[in-house]
Amino acid sequence: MIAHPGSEVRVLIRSRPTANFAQELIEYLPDGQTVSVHQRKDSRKGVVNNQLSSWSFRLDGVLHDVSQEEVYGRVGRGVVLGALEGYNGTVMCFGQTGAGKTYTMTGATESYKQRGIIPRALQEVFREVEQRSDHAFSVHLSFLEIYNETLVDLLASVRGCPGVGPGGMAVVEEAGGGVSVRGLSLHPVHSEEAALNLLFEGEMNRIIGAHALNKHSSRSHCILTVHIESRSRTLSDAKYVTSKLNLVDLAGSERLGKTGSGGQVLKEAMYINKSLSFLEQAILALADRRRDHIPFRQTKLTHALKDSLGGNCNTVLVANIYGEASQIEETLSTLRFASRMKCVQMDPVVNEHTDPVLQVRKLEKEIQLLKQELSIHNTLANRMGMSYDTLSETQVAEIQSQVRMYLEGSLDEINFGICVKCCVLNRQQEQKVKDQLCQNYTLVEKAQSTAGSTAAKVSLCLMLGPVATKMVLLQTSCICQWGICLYCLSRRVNCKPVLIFRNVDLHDPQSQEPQGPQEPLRTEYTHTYVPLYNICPVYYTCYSMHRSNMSDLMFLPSSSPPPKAEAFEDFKAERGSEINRILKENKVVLLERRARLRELTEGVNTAKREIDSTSTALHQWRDKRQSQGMGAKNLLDEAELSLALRLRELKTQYRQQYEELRGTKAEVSYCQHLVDQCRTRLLNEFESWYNESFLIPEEVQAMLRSGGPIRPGLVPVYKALEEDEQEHFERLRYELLADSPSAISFYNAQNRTVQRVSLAHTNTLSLWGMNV
Ligand SMILES: Nc1ncnc2c1ncn2[C@@H]1O[C@H](COP(=O)(O)OP(=O)(O)OP(=O)(O)O)[C@@H](O)[C@H]1O
Repeated sequence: MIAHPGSEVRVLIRSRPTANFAQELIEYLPDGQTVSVHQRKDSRKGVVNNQLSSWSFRLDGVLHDVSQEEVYGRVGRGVVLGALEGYNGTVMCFGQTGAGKTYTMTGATESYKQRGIIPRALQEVFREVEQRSDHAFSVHLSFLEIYNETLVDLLASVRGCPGVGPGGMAVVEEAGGGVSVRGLSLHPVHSEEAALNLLFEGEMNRIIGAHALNKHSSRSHCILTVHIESRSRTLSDAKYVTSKLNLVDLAGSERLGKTGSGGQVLKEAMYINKSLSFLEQAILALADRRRDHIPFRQTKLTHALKDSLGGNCNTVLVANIYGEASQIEETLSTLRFASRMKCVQMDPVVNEHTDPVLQVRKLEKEIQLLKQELSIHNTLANRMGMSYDTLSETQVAEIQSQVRMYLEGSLDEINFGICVKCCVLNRQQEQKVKDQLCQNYTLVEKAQSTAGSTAAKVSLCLMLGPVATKMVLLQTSCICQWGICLYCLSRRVNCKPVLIFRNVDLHDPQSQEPQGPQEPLRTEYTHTYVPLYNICPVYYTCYSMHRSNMSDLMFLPSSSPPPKAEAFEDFKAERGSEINRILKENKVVLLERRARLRELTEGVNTAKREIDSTSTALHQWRDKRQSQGMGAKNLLDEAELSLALRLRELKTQYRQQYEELRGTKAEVSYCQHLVDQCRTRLLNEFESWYNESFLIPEEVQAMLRSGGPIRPGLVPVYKALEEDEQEHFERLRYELLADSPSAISFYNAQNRTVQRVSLAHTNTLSLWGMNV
């Protein structure tokens, strides 16, 4: 929902669930929008009659006992959709410490169901990006932390991050009233999973402290910003829109006495309270329409939020409260802030820009067209002696000769002036290419193909490069059953490939030209197969060409998609090499730890047996002494002493070994966990790579089914991987997850975070000289 210009900031209350909810003091009215608060007059302030004071706050909604999903639906969705349309948006949580701000914004990172507004927003952004194929989106993320008045880049630890320049980080004003943070890294993201990775990475870097009201209290303000740029693919327009979606988790205000803070935590609390009180002042000024100066620059927080609080922004505030009687003063103060925020006006407008390069290109095209039109007018006005009548035989012959020379390569450009009978020419060119192709290859029009035969279903909609070189390209490139490998193509012919499809737009994978309505081609030149089946009825594969290094064009037998087992080997060697390497390393560590565990178990068992036998021997000796009345009752003889000492020594050994055994067991299960995660990851990436590269549409599958016994997709991956029990379990878990595909990115990103932590952990152990 996008706010109308002049409407106020939306404010909703969310209360943290508690068994001690102060029903007599806090009342949610049935309209779902009003909260009444009653407070006993404080006897310490001289009033002793125990009277109640009451306040009523009417806001935009009360979120009491509601799921994370509903919170996202009522708070975040509208702002996110607005951002995709080009409106700036801000979702911000405010409230006392421990009231549930982080839970609302980020949620529980270990549970998909309890994920908060930020992961849901990222999911929605990429879901929409995928669906709105008529627009090309570019999405970047930045993650800023403000800790004790210092700006911190939470994503500075990400690989390849440029790092902060010499001037350090600073909030800077931009032309047009916006602000940005100099030195804050901006990360391009192409998928939900990549975005979640960054979120989890940043969350791990946040500064968290513990105090009496919250064991995991965020000691800083955090702003995750999603920068979105969108350009229409259908309109060759120089216009594009941008937006910033700010997701803000403020540190909690706290009464120092209550949190029992001291030392560093006290210092942090003072900074937090100070910046929040400046935020209140800024909000007060914004809410007062007569004020023309807003004190944004008083703290880093207000300065960084300058363009996110009302104004050209779709802003929603969640006021988090903790409804226990002991927190009533903080609840009141949060509600007062919320109702002030509600008076702040918004004026959101779409951030539209014009791309100067495209604009120039567009104008050049227009000039070209105008020139051509002029030429027609000149001709019509008999100013140039040109004719646009039906072409004479000589003219047609001239054109045909140019086309022939062009195809042979002896002419670089065909110059027919303006679009003379271009349809005829196209058909002639097409026929020409077709004829030449037919000399070398069997070309079967799609309609004429018989079931079971997938060879060469070419309807000549595929051409490569400029027409003059296309024959060469066709003969040397990897055009195969499943697609074209752009990598091989560009390597072999040493030129930029251009694909031309009949009935679809011209598509140059390296340019920003608008693309056709079909699936966009990939420009990643590392054995990337471009699926063509969505675009035209050409089905080839170059898979076996890679394997046999054949250089000539060859059509493969009909049922030759790569078996999964083979493809998996290739995948492990190339695209999946990194994760495979980590998997192998983790397996080595796991094996070592398991071996050590076996040794220790044997040691512990032996020690136990020895303890038992020594203890029995000792008892027997004592019994014997007693029965024979040997020696003084409280004195040990030499044999008994030696047995007792041995027993003590064995018990000490046993305890030590048992401790080590326990530690090693924990390590084994941790390593096992890592191995499982890597394996899942490897399988998952392989599956999507395989599907992307080789998956074939229904109609072709039907044709293949009538062929031989091996079919793509029918070789279970676990066979290819010689699945053991653990793997089988993991696969089943994964299949279950597949029922809720939207959770996969979340868990993948989470796994990756765990993996990073574990790698750091392993490195630390190695530093300590441990053989892990
Ligand atoms: N709606 C809720 N449902 C379940 N648990 C919640 C909810 N709100 C908060 N909690 C729990 O309350 C605790 C405190 O919440 P959280 O850390 O989000 O508070 P906070 O306002 O961010 O605190 P601080 O400002 O100190 O960081 C957490 O353990 C969180 O899981």
